Amino acid sequence: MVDRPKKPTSLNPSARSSAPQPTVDISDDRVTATLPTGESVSILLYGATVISWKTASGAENLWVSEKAALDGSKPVRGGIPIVFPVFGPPPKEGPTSKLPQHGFARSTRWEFLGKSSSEGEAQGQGSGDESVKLDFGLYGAGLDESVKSKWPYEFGLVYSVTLGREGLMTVLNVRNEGDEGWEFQMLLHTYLRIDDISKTTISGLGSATYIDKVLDATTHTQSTPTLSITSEVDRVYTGLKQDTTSVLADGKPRLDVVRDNLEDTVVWNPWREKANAMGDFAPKDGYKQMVCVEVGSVAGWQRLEPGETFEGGMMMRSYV
Ligand SMILES: O=P(O)(O)OC[C@H]1O[C@H](O)[C@H](O)[C@@H](O)[C@@H]1O
Repeated sequence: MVDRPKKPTSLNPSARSSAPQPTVDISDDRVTATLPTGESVSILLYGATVISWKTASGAENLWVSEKAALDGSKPVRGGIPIVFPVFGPPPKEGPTSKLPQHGFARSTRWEFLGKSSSEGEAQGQGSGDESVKLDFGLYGAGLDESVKSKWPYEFGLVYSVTLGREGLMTVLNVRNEGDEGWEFQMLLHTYLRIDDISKTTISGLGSATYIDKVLDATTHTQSTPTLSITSEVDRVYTGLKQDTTSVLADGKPRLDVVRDNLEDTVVWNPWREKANAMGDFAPKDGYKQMVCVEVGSVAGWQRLEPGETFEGGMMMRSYV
């Protein structure tokens, strides 16, 4: 009797089967990944908006309004909406002038491109450094005609969200897929959850210059090493040298936001009146539990010639 060929097995089958794997749950409107150690991330396909990022302790790091629309009817008030290809109200003239505030990426459904895992997990080492990367794509062809007519360029966006034990990494890759050059701005509009704004300070912006959108839209220099928020704040810090902006609670680290290939950071808290004026902002005193630290390239414009790509993003660390 001839021996049957054995089924192929992995190089280290026992380790592979015993090592707990990250789980990825894909539903109609969102993708949720959970590490064996308990960290999790959830991303809505609408806007590829990260709407939850929890650490192993179960602590939520992102603020999402109780009245945020999660059904695709409007951009999510909270989490990490993606701003592209224009930041803020569009300029009166020029290629982005017909677009809505913050562009169309946050109000378009993206495609889930798939997941990949870190080396440690793939080799079944069970080393505890597992991470899972989720990729989302948005292409010119995927836009509604109404949006396309307002910004008719060929582009490809790939947004990668990597959940690891050490934090959450989010990176946007922008590619010009057409035959003419175009310009864009981008920003990750991150709503961070904090316990109490009166005990919160932000460091890493000392001596930096910023445009104060609340005051007079002119340029100022941050004179103190840390920023406390006691009223409405809407500042665009530009050309930052240091990579890390830290959110401190009672002087102790709560969250770090580390920029990657991006020079600008917006700090925003709407405070009482503006929060009140936003129909999808709840609870109304929720401004005490959030602060936006938004990494991006928004002070000027990034230009891409045909075939060129730009990549920028952030790594966030949580201390709870
Ligand atoms: O209400 P949205 O369109 O989501 O914009 C919310 C906020 O985004 C950024 O932080 C801008 O700097 C603010 O000026 C703006 O108010």
